[in-house]
Amino acid sequence: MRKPDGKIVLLGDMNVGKTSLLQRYMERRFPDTVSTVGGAFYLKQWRSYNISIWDTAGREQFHGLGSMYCRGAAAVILTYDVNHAQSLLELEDRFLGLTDTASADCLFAIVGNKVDLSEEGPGDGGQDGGHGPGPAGVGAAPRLPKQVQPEDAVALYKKILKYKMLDEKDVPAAEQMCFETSAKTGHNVDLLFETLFDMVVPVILRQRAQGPPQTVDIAPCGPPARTRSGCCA
Ligand SMILES: Nc1nc2c(ncn2[C@@H]2O[C@H](COP(=O)(O)OP(=O)(O)OP(=O)(O)O)[C@@H](O)[C@H]2O)c(=O)[nH]1
Ligand SMILES: [Mg+2]
Repeated sequence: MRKPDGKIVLLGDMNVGKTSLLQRYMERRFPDTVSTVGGAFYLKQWRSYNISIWDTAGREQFHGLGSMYCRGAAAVILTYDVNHAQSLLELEDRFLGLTDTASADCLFAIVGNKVDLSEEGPGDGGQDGGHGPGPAGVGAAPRLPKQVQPEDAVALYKKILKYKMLDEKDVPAAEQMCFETSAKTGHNVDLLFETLFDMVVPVILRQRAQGPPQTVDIAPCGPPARTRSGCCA
């Protein structure tokens, strides 16, 4: 297997829909999920580049792993649930610090998922020819008042720039990097991932020019001292 050229990591609280977004994009479906344990990745070929996309666990007990997954990341997708205000606050309080290990020019996308559930959001089978199970209202879950507005995500994006000491003029505009999605209907899911793929290509090229990649090499490095397996113990 060819080594990935770049890495994108999904972070966010449990239940916001990280696994569902990734499965919607990679497998074109919305299957039942179980809460993620540890992390897992998909490989996506984009043009001539191999990009790994890492799904992480939102559960508190796996929190310590987050910064390891972010090491050398070219982009991080900070995911929240538009119907659950706390999930946006958690991004700043609990997840942003995990990105300290990411690439110096790491891109940040902020993604409000589950818009299909909110009163103002697109329904099943929404605007983009989504892949939902049927028309809105037929067997659909009751709509909820939306708790997080796009401006709140833009405000978080600006806080991230401050935290990273980045100048707004050197990075993509907030409006370009904040998305509202539905893993259920497919709303904006392709747009999210493909916008990011296009943006990480220059990051990958810069990383290459700067020398050896900082990504974690999971192959055993050096002779194991008295251990019999390739495990990282
Ligand atoms: N209606 C609706 N439900 C969604 C959407 N995305 C995910 N869900 C549901 O939300 C629940 C959690 O989704 P997951 O994708 O497992 O969430 P997660 O962020 O990966 O959670 P952890 O792995 O625990 O961190 C599941 O029941 C999904 O079916 C969405 O866009 N709309
Ligand atoms: Mg998951």
